Amino acid sequence: MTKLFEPAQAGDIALANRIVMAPLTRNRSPGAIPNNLNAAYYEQRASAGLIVTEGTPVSQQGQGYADVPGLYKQEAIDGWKAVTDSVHKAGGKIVAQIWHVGRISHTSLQPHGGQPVAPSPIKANSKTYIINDDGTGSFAETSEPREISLQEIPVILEDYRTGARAAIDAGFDGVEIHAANGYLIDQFLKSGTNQRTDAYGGSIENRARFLLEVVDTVTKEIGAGRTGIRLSPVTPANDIFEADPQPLFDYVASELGGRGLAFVHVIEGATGGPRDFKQGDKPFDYDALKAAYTNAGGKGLWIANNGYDRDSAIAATESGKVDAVAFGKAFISNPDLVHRLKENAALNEPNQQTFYGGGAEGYTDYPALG
Ligand SMILES: C=C(C(=O)O)c1ccccc1
Repeated sequence: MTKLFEPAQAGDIALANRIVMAPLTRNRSPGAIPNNLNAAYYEQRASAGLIVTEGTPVSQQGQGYADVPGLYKQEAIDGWKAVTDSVHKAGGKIVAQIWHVGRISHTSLQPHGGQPVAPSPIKANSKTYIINDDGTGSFAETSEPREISLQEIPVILEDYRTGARAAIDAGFDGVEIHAANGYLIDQFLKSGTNQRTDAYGGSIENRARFLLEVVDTVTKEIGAGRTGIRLSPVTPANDIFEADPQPLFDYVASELGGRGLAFVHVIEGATGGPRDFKQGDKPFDYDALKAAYTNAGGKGLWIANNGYDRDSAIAATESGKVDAVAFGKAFISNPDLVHRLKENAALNEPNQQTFYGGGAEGYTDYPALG
């Protein structure tokens, strides 16, 4: 059998195949509460070897977009329980992507209308999605952030711990720590957003400190075998920049290697953009990144993402370069993507007009093959 369609083990989580549904923000959970439409959407895609949910904030402070589902209200945990029950009844596996947006937020979404928080008070040249007073949704510039104090870091770590616990209580098979795409953890990692002069800024070790403290907090709470992480070494998403990503991420990978994680999920290139995108003066070496991880004892499933198609996914898994491949947009418009890839069948094209916000149209109405 082609390796892409073979089972795999990601820590404590057994996958029926190596086709992963990548996290996809869809803005269809008003009030940050998952609903029955969300349950139907994820159930339709349960044949994925593993579903990673859309980004799910661990606190209101970590909420950066309107109508994304959270994990910090009991009503949300109850809503997620319906999702995980539906996916499990359909034979699927699903982890929650636990998320704190840092500076990629808007005062209207923050507790008491306050400023978003970040490692350093540097405003992003980015936009977010808010609900206006008249109830309409629109994109707005992200607000000016304030710097997180040293005293606040343990509070945010506690939010990750309670979020990870809530995910398990909601029936998820585990969590993926969102450390990618210019959000809070990525903001600590990268030189363009972290100009701190304390133990969380400056050297590579200091800039990676917060990431590793989140990993250690989550794995202590729910177990390393149910914990994965998503990284994006060179993406420019959300105005994030790192002048020299290779040594930074090789260090992160080597530190993760000794922590027994279930999986490492890597966005190759620019998120949703060119795979050969680079920051700094050299192309990023993803094989070196994986070697840094495995040389340090890393045995978690290595999931690659961004711009893969059937042929490149088969080639990458057959060669052993990666263990599994995550698909994003293809899962939006093909609930039965695994079947279509197995049969080499035609794929539905997604309608970008209905990616964010709205209801069933462009969400649960894409047809599966007969
Ligand atoms: C969670 C997201 C990410 O990781 O980029 C996201 C957020 C809003 C729109 C698209 C994607």
